[in-house]
Amino acid sequence: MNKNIIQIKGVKKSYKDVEVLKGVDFEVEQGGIFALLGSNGAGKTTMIKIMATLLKADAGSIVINGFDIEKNHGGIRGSISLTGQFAAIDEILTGRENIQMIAKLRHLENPNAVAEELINRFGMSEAADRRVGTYSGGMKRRIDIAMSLVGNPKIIFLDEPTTGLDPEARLEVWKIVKELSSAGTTVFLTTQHLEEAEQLANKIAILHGGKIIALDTLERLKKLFPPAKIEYVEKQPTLEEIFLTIIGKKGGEINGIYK
Ligand SMILES: Nc1ncnc2c1ncn2[C@@H]1O[C@H](COP(=O)(O)OP(=O)(O)OP(=O)(O)O)[C@@H](O)[C@H]1O
Repeated sequence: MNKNIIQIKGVKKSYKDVEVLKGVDFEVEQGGIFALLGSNGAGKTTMIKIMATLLKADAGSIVINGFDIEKNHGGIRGSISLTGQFAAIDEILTGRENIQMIAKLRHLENPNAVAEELINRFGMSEAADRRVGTYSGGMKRRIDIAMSLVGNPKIIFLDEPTTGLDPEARLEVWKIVKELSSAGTTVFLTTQHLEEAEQLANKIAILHGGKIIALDTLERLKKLFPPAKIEYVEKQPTLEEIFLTIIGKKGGEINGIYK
């Protein structure tokens, strides 16, 4: 079994008198894709911000990549990167310049080479020298994820990575996430989309009422529910069926008018 790269115990957080996290416990294995599921306002972003050292928990213990958050903020910051719901990209710069900027901020030796490597890895050579303002939503998310890989963090936090993307761009992000995990990066993502967790995650945690109420593989979570039962429902005709009936290719009848 892989070691647990994230260990969270008894984490609590309130905003004024609203208690959002009421004792959150979970562990994340190194190298996998872990999905934190929860409805709007469940506290997913709060949990990510706490782990990323952007917000302080009121109680609990947090150990990431062997560093205790109370004793070594810097160690945790050097091990992670965070990509938020709203891409932190400078739209006036090109994709390449955005990556170079992050490499400079992280004091890497050769920002140009770092950018070149990531642009190739993400298949963005054609768009790299265009302003990000001209990119589609999917391309922006792609460059955003590329930026978060500058400096090779061990863990990447993706907060609702496909929110606001069209289905094609969503598939593209899913592919990138799978590739990251195959290359050994631990991916921690939050999502409201069950399908997203189903597609990507090897461990799924459900945050509800301020606590983790379930944490398991998809297969085992499915077993918690009764076996699927067959239900008979009145079916409305699809547009295709209506169309085929009207043009006489199907012997159906709609409201007794068309045969
Ligand atoms: N700075 C803040 N001050 C007061 N309340 C806050 C603050 N940040 C978040 N909250 C509240 O805490 C709760 C949890 O918010 P959070 O953003 O962590 O949820 P979430 O699960 O990420 O939701 P979403 O899926 O909508 O992003 C919400 O009710 C939110 O309104």
